[in-house]
Amino acid sequence: MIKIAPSLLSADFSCLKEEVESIETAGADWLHLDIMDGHFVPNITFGPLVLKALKKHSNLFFDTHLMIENPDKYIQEFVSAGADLITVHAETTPHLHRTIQNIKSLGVKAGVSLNPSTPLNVLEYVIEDIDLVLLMSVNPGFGGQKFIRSVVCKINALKKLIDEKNLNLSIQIDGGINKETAPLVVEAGADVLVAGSAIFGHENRKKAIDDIKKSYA
Ligand SMILES: O=C(CO)[C@@H](O)[C@H](O)COP(=O)(O)O
Ligand SMILES: [Co+2]
Repeated sequence: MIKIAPSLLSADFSCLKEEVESIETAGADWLHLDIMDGHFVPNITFGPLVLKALKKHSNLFFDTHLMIENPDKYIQEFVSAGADLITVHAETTPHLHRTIQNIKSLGVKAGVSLNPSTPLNVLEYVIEDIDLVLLMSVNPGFGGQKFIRSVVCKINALKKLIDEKNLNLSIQIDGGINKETAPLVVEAGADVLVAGSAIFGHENRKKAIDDIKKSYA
């Protein structure tokens, strides 16, 4: 089953509660929450207080994508606020193994994200400890960017590795996903698709989600 995770980054920030409700009733599987600090990425979004406020109004799985330096400092706060999965960028932590253990010790799922230019081999000694790999298909920081096609080969290679090791691990793709690019990444082995502008950019969220689902069916 392929999961669709709309990214709140492209929502109308003046009415976040209604925006989350709109994608929940439209059939979204997860809610993707982009946390940006203005240091690791050149943009600033929101923090745990926003998660906490939205969690009261949603039953969606809170998929929390941390694009922040020194993630260990904030993991506990995001878990307390309602994160169900915490994904950290391998580029932001010198002690990736420790960071993963920190996330798991708090009882939530752990993911590792890689920028488009970061090779898969940084996962070699942690891949058996995580629940999800997030491959960025844009350079992180903004919604509405163009899909970077070289990620398709990267997905194929990661899928091969997962099958060889017989691991139960999700492959999430984030950036430039729409009804044209979704079939390419699903065909390569992705099973969680993040889509911001392709869903929140449309008035009819149900049609936007259905169009993506139909594109790879
Ligand atoms: O993490 C990020 C960007 O850094 C994403 O989650 C974007 O929010 C995806 O937006 P679209 O490319 O789908 O518009
Ligand atoms: Co994201």
